[in-house]
Amino acid sequence: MTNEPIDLLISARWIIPVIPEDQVYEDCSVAIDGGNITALLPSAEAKRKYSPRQQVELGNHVLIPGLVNAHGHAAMTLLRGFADDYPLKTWLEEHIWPAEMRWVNEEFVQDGTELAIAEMIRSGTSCFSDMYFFPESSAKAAIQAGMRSQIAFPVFDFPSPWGRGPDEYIHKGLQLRDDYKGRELIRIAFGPHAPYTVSDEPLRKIATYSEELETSVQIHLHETAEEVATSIKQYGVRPIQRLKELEFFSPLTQCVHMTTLDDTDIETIAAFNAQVIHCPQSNLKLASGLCPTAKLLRQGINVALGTDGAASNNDLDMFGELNTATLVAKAVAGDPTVVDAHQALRLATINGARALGWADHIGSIEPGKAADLAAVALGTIETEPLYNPASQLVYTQSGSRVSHVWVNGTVLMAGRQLLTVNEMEVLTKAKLWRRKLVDA
Ligand SMILES: CSC[C@H]1O[C@@H](n2cnc3c(O)ncnc32)[C@H](O)[C@@H]1O
Ligand SMILES: [Zn+2]
Repeated sequence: MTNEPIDLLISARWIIPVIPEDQVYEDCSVAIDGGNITALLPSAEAKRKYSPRQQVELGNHVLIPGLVNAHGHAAMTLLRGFADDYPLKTWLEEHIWPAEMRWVNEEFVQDGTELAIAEMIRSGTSCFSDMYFFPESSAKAAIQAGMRSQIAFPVFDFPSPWGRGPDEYIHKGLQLRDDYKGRELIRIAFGPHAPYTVSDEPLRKIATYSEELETSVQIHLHETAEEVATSIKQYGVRPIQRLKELEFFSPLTQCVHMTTLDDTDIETIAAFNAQVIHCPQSNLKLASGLCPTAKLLRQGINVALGTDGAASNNDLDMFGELNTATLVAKAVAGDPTVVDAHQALRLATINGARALGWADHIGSIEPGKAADLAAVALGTIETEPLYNPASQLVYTQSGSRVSHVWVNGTVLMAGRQLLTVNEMEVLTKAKLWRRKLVDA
């Protein structure tokens, strides 16, 4: 009997497939061919059945789907620690926007996004969503590094280094969408910044384009109580109600933050099957507000996770984010049973994939899906004794123990060595940007 040839066989002490839910498989292997998962089976059987061109043995590791960072501003790594400890409005208007107006250009975005990608891979992320100026530079950096990405191009009422106003932002963004059409690892989405920076007409236009082109829309929404109060003053209604009246919501709408929600807000999001992307660390650091994760999940709403930018987090470690998400969810619900370890992993994997419209391809370890995977070392001082690998992943610090990451079956990091990003070059450029900003 001849063994079946495949590209890659990964064997691990534990595998958490995410779907089916709440499962931990022991001594199993994932067979990968042509970038896709073809089987998940006991290692002993896999070794009899396959003749892999490459084999990876992960003793004492847990293999999981690669994490999905569903919201961020990658190039803001270059502003990490630049303006800490302010509330959102002061942070944006007095610190971040003036710095962006002065410094952001193609090179800034390329260098900052490369730094972000290196950090995300090192902490187990295989897919990220970005919303930033010069999205063509973020797209280029993501493709070069072999990362899967959704690139949401920005839309504002006001000018920025990337555009003069809504029409130009949309025009340039749609051109970018054409440029990347049919590419497997990248999707272009609309990124209207927020209800308080984009007026009715462009929001309506974006909703129409989204429906016609079947293209996702990501927007910051209900980030603070102040945003809600200002909307009531200016428009007579809460931001979610305003967007509903503009026929903005659909399953393609990705609502980022979602604090300060009343029951009507939640009913609206549930009725339109819109996506929620929760960024707990950014919300805590800016004291923006709290997202009622458990309540939203109970209403059948898909909740995914994002780090937000490194200037308001200040890291891009999705393990840190899912840890914070479970703790905050318990505190907000006043109930320690909500958002358990497996649910927290779902928020950062399959729910992220659903939010980005990518659930047919990624978010779980299932035959037919792309081989987007991450391996985390266990058996360390911090993770023994081990009763439950899911618990160790979620409730201890796992980001720095990620050993391998694959996207579409291609290895991006092995034994913590980055293989598609030049670590030294990225560090040198980050230091040069700091010098420039400090010397100005
Ligand atoms: C559309 S380009 C992105 C734009 O958003 C700014 N930004 C970063 N973090 C936040 C946040 O938490 N709320 C609102 N806006 C944010 C970023 O600095 C860019 O200007
Ligand atoms: Zn954001």
